[in-house]
Amino acid sequence: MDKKVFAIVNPVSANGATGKEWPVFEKTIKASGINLDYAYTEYPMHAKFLTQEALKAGYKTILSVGGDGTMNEVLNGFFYEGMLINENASLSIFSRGTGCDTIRTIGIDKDVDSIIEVLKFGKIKLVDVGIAEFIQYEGNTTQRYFLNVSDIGIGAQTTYRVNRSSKALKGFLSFLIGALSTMISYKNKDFEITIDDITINEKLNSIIIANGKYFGGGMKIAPMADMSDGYFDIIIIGNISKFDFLLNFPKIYKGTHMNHPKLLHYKGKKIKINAKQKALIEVDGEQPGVIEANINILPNKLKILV
Ligand SMILES: Nc1ncnc2c1ncn2[C@@H]1O[C@H](COP(=O)(O)OP(=O)(O)OP(=O)(O)O)[C@@H](O)[C@H]1O
Repeated sequence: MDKKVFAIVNPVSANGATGKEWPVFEKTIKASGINLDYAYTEYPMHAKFLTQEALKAGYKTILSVGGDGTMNEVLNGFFYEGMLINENASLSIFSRGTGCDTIRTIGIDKDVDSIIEVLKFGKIKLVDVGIAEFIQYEGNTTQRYFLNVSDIGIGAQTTYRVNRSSKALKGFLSFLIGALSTMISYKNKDFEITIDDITINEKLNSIIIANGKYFGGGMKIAPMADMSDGYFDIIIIGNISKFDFLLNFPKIYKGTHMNHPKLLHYKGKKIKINAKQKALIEVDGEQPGVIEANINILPNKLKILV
């Protein structure tokens, strides 16, 4: 096999378990005959730089080893100045985080044998990529690519809380506790949203812009989402009361929430969001800033291994 794989390994993901387990995974992957090189990430956003370097050096398969945050940084490293560095390169995901929401839609397992199978015999699938423009905490406008979900409102507020606490309880419990604690203090906001040519001006809870189906450590927020259909599925949680939210919250895990009268669903390619109050944005499980945001889809942009 002449295909060389470059792994970007985030040793602090999954509360440090990835760093401890990687030497064994490395041996197992190499023993299967895969030609593997790797680098550890040393600081936030390092994975983006390492990916750019690996692609420029000619590697065509990049393996993200970490959580959804690492996957997002690796995805961002596929691009340089708005262009894919190599249109023939593909992303493979060895999900070692706490949330693992992206692979739930793609349908890849988390164990090393499944990853070896994907690296050796996996098929290439073209998927849509989202690009979100928003305001960083430092005050400057920036852009970030995403593969899974971007959301504005209670989900982003929960991520802000969860990413600043230990995720030792693993994804499901960390996000469940985070969401319930956030709900107590969260206030619905006056949003102005434009989805292609539709404009909505209303007090709302949240806007979820989904390419994948899951977020928040296993919540099936957009059961209809398809990563290759060229559209976002946009879920708007309306001006719901805390009691109503709490009552219906368990349904989100099963994906049976969509018939709630305060939920709206749109398909769209171009979304602009602003609010009278401060509102946080989440991108693939990271919480990098606030709105105003402009979010666009790049249809069938990226090759992933499935
Ligand atoms: N060496 C490092 N030291 C500190 N932080 C790092 C390092 N390398 C990467 N990071 C940061 O670690 C954060 C968490 O990574 P990641 O999201 O992959 O893991 P996780 O939080 O365990 O998983 P998930 O998002 O799926 O719950 C990212 O924001 C990333 O920028």
